[in-house]
Amino acid sequence: MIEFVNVSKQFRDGKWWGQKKTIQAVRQVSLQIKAGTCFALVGESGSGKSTLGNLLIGLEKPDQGQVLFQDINLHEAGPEQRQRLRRDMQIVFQDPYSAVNPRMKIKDVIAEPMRVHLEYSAGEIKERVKQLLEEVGLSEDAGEQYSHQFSGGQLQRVTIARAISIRPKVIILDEVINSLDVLVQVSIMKLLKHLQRNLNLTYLFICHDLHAVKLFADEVAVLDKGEIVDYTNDVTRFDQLKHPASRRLIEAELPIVTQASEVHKQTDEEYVVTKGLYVS
Ligand SMILES: Nc1ncnc2c1ncn2[C@@H]1O[C@H](COP(=O)(O)OP(=O)(O)OP(=O)(O)O)[C@@H](O)[C@H]1O
Repeated sequence: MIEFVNVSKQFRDGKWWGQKKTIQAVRQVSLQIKAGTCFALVGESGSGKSTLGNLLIGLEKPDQGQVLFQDINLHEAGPEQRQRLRRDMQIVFQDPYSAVNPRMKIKDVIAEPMRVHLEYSAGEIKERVKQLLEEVGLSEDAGEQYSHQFSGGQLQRVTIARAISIRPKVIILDEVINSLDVLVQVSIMKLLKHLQRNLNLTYLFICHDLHAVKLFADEVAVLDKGEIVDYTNDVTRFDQLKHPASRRLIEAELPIVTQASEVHKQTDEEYVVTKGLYVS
């Protein structure tokens, strides 16, 4: 579904002895993401995770290499293909409050992509918004409210409803659970898992929380200073990740990850998130 082929991206930023400083945000990254799977990108802050997400959604252009979506080079696509790609790929960000216009009612927030991309009548949009609210676990009344009337978790459900409204194939989840408290993290992960199965979605899951990755992803790549330094397609075997950057992430999480793996083996439907907390 998605392929990064030797992708590099630099930024020129700030002043360094009178000259602009060059930051190598992504360095010769190659990876493949299969349809219907969840690929996790983990790494310390500044390792290049969000830049890779932005390259995929088209917010950034690579200096070198290619980003392919269903064999189409995203950065050489014509206007029609680009329009189609904008529909097929959606992104959900960490902070739902800054991702939603506070002056818009929630029903209009959710309807926005449909108005841009689909030729639905007003009646069809109204019906679809109702369905979407239900699909993400919100009541119909929620559509009449504004973002400040929602908790972070509820508003993240709204941004997820907006993302799935035009039936994309891929969703980039950029630290979507990081700003939420533990129980809410669990419920959002369960919702995302449910939607992935029902809608056959492909996820690029950007995260630095390894126990979430363990329970949520099919494959994981570790980024360090813009480079992929480790990879596994068995997220139950983090011991296979040997690079010092991976070890630092694992050592920070170890007691919880061990516990999570024990419960994960019991059934697919059980989720452990943190501090021994266990929700099914
Ligand atoms: N638009 C930009 N202009 C200048 N530098 C940038 C820009 N975007 C990212 N960078 C730099 O590129 C590097 C990688 O940033 P990126 O946001 O991709 O990392 P990250 O792994 O997602 O970090 P975090 O987990 O903190 O979000 C960092 O050094 C960052 O400061």
